[in-house]
Amino acid sequence: MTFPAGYDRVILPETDSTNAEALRRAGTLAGPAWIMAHRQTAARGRRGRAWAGPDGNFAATLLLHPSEPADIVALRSFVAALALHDTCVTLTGRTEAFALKWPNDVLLNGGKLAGILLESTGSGGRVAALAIGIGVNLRAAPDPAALEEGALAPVALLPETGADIPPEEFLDHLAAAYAAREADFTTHGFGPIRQAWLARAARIGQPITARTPRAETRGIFETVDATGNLVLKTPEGRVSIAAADVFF
Ligand SMILES: O=C(O)CCCC[C@@H]1SC[C@@H]2NC(=O)N[C@@H]21
Repeated sequence: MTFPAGYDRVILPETDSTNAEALRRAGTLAGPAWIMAHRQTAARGRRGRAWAGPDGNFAATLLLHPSEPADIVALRSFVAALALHDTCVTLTGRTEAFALKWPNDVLLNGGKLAGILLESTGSGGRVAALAIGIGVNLRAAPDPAALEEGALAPVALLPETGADIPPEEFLDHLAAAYAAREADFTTHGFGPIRQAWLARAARIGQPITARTPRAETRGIFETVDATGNLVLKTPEGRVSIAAADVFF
Protein backbone atom coordinates (compact mmCIF):
# COMPACT_ATOMS: atom_id res chain seq x y z
CA MET A 1 0.00 0.00 0.00
CA THR A 2 1.58 3.32 -1.02
CA PHE A 3 1.02 6.51 0.94
CA PRO A 4 -0.87 9.17 -1.05
CA ALA A 5 1.34 11.59 -2.98
CA GLY A 6 1.85 14.95 -1.32
CA TYR A 7 1.06 13.76 2.23
CA ASP A 8 3.81 13.48 4.88
CA ARG A 9 3.80 10.49 7.25
CA VAL A 10 5.22 10.85 10.78
CA ILE A 11 5.15 7.93 13.26
CA LEU A 12 6.02 8.58 16.90
CA PRO A 13 6.43 6.06 19.73
CA GLU A 14 4.74 8.47 22.16
CA THR A 15 3.39 11.99 22.43
CA ASP A 16 0.96 13.85 24.67
CA SER A 17 -1.74 14.16 22.01
CA THR A 18 -1.32 13.82 18.25
CA ASN A 19 -3.59 16.86 17.84
CA ALA A 20 -1.35 18.92 20.10
CA GLU A 21 1.72 17.55 18.30
CA ALA A 22 0.25 18.45 14.90
CA LEU A 23 -0.60 22.01 15.93
CA ARG A 24 2.91 22.46 17.43
CA ARG A 25 4.39 21.39 14.08
CA ALA A 26 1.98 23.45 11.98
CA GLY A 27 4.61 26.10 11.30
CA THR A 28 7.22 23.65 10.04
CA LEU A 29 5.07 21.11 8.16
CA ALA A 30 3.91 23.09 5.13
CA GLY A 31 1.91 20.40 3.34
CA PRO A 32 -0.68 17.93 4.59
CA ALA A 33 0.80 15.51 7.11
CA TRP A 34 -0.39 12.48 9.07
CA ILE A 35 1.08 12.23 12.57
CA MET A 36 0.51 8.89 14.26
CA ALA A 37 1.57 7.90 17.79
CA HIS A 38 1.68 4.45 19.34
CA ARG A 39 0.90 5.97 22.73
CA GLN A 40 -0.66 9.25 23.88
CA THR A 41 -0.24 10.48 27.43
CA ALA A 42 -2.87 13.26 27.30
CA ALA A 43 -5.25 12.37 24.51
CA ARG A 44 -8.31 14.54 24.28
CA GLY A 45 -11.83 13.88 23.08
CA ARG A 46 -14.73 16.11 22.12
CA ARG A 47 -16.14 18.63 24.61
CA GLY A 48 -13.03 18.64 26.80
CA ARG A 49 -13.27 14.94 27.64
CA ALA A 50 -10.22 12.69 27.91
CA TRP A 51 -9.74 9.93 25.32
CA ALA A 52 -8.43 6.59 26.50
CA GLY A 53 -6.45 4.48 24.03
CA PRO A 54 -5.24 1.10 25.18
CA ASP A 55 -2.01 -0.15 23.47
CA GLY A 56 -2.52 -1.35 19.92
CA ASN A 57 -5.30 1.13 19.21
CA PHE A 58 -5.02 3.78 16.52
CA ALA A 59 -4.31 7.44 17.25
CA ALA A 60 -3.37 9.89 14.52
CA THR A 61 -3.96 13.43 13.35
CA LEU A 62 -4.11 14.84 9.86
CA LEU A 63 -2.65 18.34 9.74
CA LEU A 64 -3.95 20.57 6.95
CA HIS A 65 -3.53 24.22 5.98
CA PRO A 66 -6.91 24.82 4.36
CA SER A 67 -7.73 27.91 2.35
CA GLU A 68 -11.54 27.99 2.67
CA PRO A 69 -13.57 29.99 5.24
CA ALA A 70 -13.95 28.35 8.66
CA ASP A 71 -17.51 27.08 8.09
CA ILE A 72 -16.40 25.15 4.99
CA VAL A 73 -13.25 23.89 6.69
CA ALA A 74 -15.41 22.42 9.49
CA LEU A 75 -17.20 20.18 6.96
CA ARG A 76 -14.01 18.12 6.81
CA SER A 77 -15.34 16.45 9.92
CA PHE A 78 -17.73 14.58 7.57
CA VAL A 79 -14.97 13.97 5.02
CA ALA A 80 -12.88 12.32 7.74
CA ALA A 81 -15.77 10.26 9.11
CA LEU A 82 -16.54 8.93 5.64
CA ALA A 83 -12.89 8.07 4.99
CA LEU A 84 -12.80 6.27 8.32
CA HIS A 85 -15.94 4.31 7.42
CA ASP A 86 -14.42 3.46 3.99
CA THR A 87 -11.27 2.18 5.71
CA CYS A 88 -13.15 -0.01 8.17
CA VAL A 89 -15.24 -1.56 5.40
CA THR A 90 -12.18 -2.17 3.20
CA LEU A 91 -10.19 -3.80 5.98
CA THR A 92 -12.98 -6.07 7.25
CA GLY A 93 -15.12 -6.64 4.16
CA ARG A 94 -18.21 -5.92 6.30
CA THR A 95 -20.36 -3.14 4.94
CA GLU A 96 -23.46 -3.46 7.08
CA ALA A 97 -21.68 -3.63 10.45
CA PHE A 98 -20.48 -0.01 10.32
CA ALA A 99 -22.52 3.20 10.58
CA LEU A 100 -21.95 6.91 11.15
CA LYS A 101 -23.31 8.90 14.07
CA TRP A 102 -23.58 12.69 13.85
CA PRO A 103 -21.36 14.56 13.95
CA ASN A 104 -18.49 12.17 13.31
CA ASP A 105 -18.42 8.92 15.28
CA VAL A 106 -18.02 5.56 13.57
CA LEU A 107 -20.16 2.78 15.03
CA LEU A 108 -19.55 -0.94 14.78
CA ASN A 109 -22.39 -3.32 15.63
CA GLY A 110 -24.09 -0.38 17.35
CA GLY A 111 -21.18 0.49 19.68
CA LYS A 112 -18.68 3.35 19.41
CA LEU A 113 -15.60 2.22 17.47
CA ALA A 114 -13.97 5.55 16.67
CA GLY A 115 -14.10 9.26 17.36
CA ILE A 116 -12.87 12.36 15.59
CA LEU A 117 -11.79 15.67 17.10
CA LEU A 118 -11.22 18.75 14.94
CA GLU A 119 -9.09 21.55 16.37
CA SER A 120 -7.71 24.59 14.61
CA THR A 121 -5.68 27.74 14.87
CA GLY A 122 -6.42 31.03 13.15
CA SER A 123 -8.57 34.08 13.66
CA GLY A 124 -11.27 36.18 12.06
CA GLY A 125 -12.99 33.30 10.25
CA ARG A 126 -9.68 32.16 8.72
CA VAL A 127 -8.21 28.78 9.64
CA ALA A 128 -4.41 28.75 9.64
CA ALA A 129 -4.02 25.08 10.59
CA LEU A 130 -6.58 22.31 10.98
CA ALA A 131 -5.90 19.18 13.06
CA ILE A 132 -8.23 16.26 12.37
CA GLY A 133 -7.57 13.83 15.22
CA ILE A 134 -8.80 10.26 14.85
CA GLY A 135 -8.90 7.56 17.50
CA VAL A 136 -9.96 4.00 16.64
CA ASN A 137 -10.34 1.09 19.06
CA LEU A 138 -8.46 -1.42 16.92
CA ARG A 139 -7.35 -3.84 19.62
CA ALA A 140 -9.38 -3.07 22.76
CA ALA A 141 -12.25 -0.91 23.92
CA PRO A 142 -11.47 1.49 26.78
CA ASP A 143 -12.99 0.93 30.21
CA PRO A 144 -16.70 1.84 29.87
CA ALA A 145 -16.80 2.91 33.56
CA ALA A 146 -15.89 6.46 32.60
CA LEU A 147 -18.83 6.74 30.19
CA GLU A 148 -21.35 9.56 30.36
CA GLU A 149 -24.87 8.29 31.15
CA GLY A 150 -26.64 7.20 27.98
CA ALA A 151 -23.47 7.18 25.87
CA LEU A 152 -22.90 4.24 23.53
CA ALA A 153 -20.63 1.53 24.86
CA PRO A 154 -17.21 1.45 23.24
CA VAL A 155 -16.36 -1.55 21.05
CA ALA A 156 -13.14 -2.65 19.33
CA LEU A 157 -12.41 -3.98 15.85
CA LEU A 158 -10.49 -7.13 16.82
CA PRO A 159 -13.03 -8.67 19.21
CA GLU A 160 -16.02 -7.65 17.08
CA THR A 161 -14.72 -8.74 13.65
CA GLY A 162 -11.55 -10.81 14.17
CA ALA A 163 -9.58 -8.29 12.04
CA ASP A 164 -6.16 -7.73 13.66
CA ILE A 165 -4.87 -4.57 11.99
CA PRO A 166 -1.60 -2.94 13.10
CA PRO A 167 -1.93 0.86 13.50
CA GLU A 168 0.60 1.58 10.69
CA GLU A 169 -1.41 -0.52 8.26
CA PHE A 170 -4.62 1.19 9.33
CA LEU A 171 -2.94 4.58 8.76
CA ASP A 172 -1.90 3.71 5.21
CA HIS A 173 -5.44 2.66 4.27
CA LEU A 174 -7.00 5.65 6.04
CA ALA A 175 -4.62 8.11 4.37
CA ALA A 176 -5.53 6.73 0.93
CA ALA A 177 -9.26 6.79 1.70
CA TYR A 178 -9.02 10.33 3.06
CA ALA A 179 -7.09 11.60 0.03
CA ALA A 180 -9.82 10.24 -2.27
CA ARG A 181 -12.67 11.82 -0.23
CA GLU A 182 -10.72 15.10 0.10
CA ALA A 183 -10.30 15.28 -3.68
CA ASP A 184 -14.06 14.78 -4.07
CA PHE A 185 -14.74 17.50 -1.47
CA THR A 186 -12.40 20.07 -3.01
CA THR A 187 -13.65 19.32 -6.54
CA HIS A 188 -17.41 18.92 -6.02
CA GLY A 189 -18.07 20.53 -2.64
CA PHE A 190 -20.07 19.16 0.30
CA GLY A 191 -22.99 17.75 -1.77
CA PRO A 192 -21.57 14.28 -2.61
CA ILE A 193 -19.94 13.96 0.82
CA ARG A 194 -23.25 14.79 2.49
CA GLN A 195 -25.13 12.23 0.38
CA ALA A 196 -22.55 9.51 1.08
CA TRP A 197 -22.56 10.37 4.79
CA LEU A 198 -26.38 10.20 4.97
CA ALA A 199 -26.38 6.83 3.19
CA ARG A 200 -24.29 5.44 6.07
CA ALA A 201 -25.99 7.31 8.94
CA ALA A 202 -27.41 5.48 11.94
CA ARG A 203 -31.00 6.18 13.10
CA ILE A 204 -32.24 8.33 10.20
CA GLY A 205 -36.02 8.68 10.58
CA GLN A 206 -35.89 7.59 14.21
CA PRO A 207 -36.16 9.53 17.48
CA ILE A 208 -32.85 10.76 18.91
CA THR A 209 -31.76 13.29 21.52
CA ALA A 210 -29.31 16.13 20.92
CA ARG A 211 -27.82 17.42 24.15
CA THR A 212 -25.72 20.54 24.77
CA PRO A 213 -24.63 21.86 28.18
CA ARG A 214 -27.66 24.19 28.05
CA ALA A 215 -30.44 22.32 26.21
CA GLU A 216 -31.80 18.95 25.25
CA THR A 217 -33.84 18.43 22.08
CA ARG A 218 -35.65 15.20 21.25
CA GLY A 219 -37.02 14.66 17.77
CA ILE A 220 -36.95 12.57 14.63
CA PHE A 221 -33.55 12.58 12.95
CA GLU A 222 -34.58 14.00 9.59
CA THR A 223 -31.29 14.85 7.90
CA VAL A 224 -28.00 16.70 8.00
CA ASP A 225 -28.36 19.94 6.06
CA ALA A 226 -26.04 21.58 3.55
CA THR A 227 -24.13 23.32 6.36
CA GLY A 228 -23.56 20.09 8.32
CA ASN A 229 -26.21 20.89 10.95
CA LEU A 230 -28.31 18.12 12.47
CA VAL A 231 -32.00 18.57 11.59
CA LEU A 232 -34.60 17.19 14.00
CA LYS A 233 -38.37 17.19 13.50
CA THR A 234 -39.93 18.03 16.86
CA PRO A 235 -43.57 18.69 17.90
CA GLU A 236 -42.65 22.41 17.84
CA GLY A 237 -41.29 22.20 14.30
CA ARG A 238 -37.99 21.61 12.59
CA VAL A 239 -34.86 22.34 14.67
CA SER A 240 -31.38 22.78 13.19
CA ILE A 241 -28.49 22.08 15.57
CA ALA A 242 -24.89 23.08 14.91
CA ALA A 243 -23.17 21.33 17.82
CA ALA A 244 -24.36 18.76 20.37
CA ASP A 245 -23.88 15.25 21.66
CA VAL A 246 -26.37 12.77 20.24
CA PHE A 247 -28.01 10.02 22.30
CA PHE A 248 -30.14 7.22 20.86
O1 LIG B 1 -14.44 12.37 21.71
C1 LIG B 1 -14.29 11.83 20.61
O2 LIG B 1 -15.09 11.00 20.18
C2 LIG B 1 -13.10 12.19 19.75
C3 LIG B 1 -11.88 11.43 20.15
C4 LIG B 1 -10.66 11.79 19.33
C5 LIG B 1 -9.43 11.08 19.84
C6 LIG B 1 -8.26 11.26 18.92
S1 LIG B 1 -6.94 10.15 19.25
C7 LIG B 1 -5.94 11.01 18.14
C8 LIG B 1 -6.19 12.48 18.36
N1 LIG B 1 -5.39 13.00 19.45
C9 LIG B 1 -6.13 13.43 20.46
O3 LIG B 1 -5.68 13.92 21.51
N2 LIG B 1 -7.42 13.20 20.21
C10 LIG B 1 -7.62 12.64 18.89
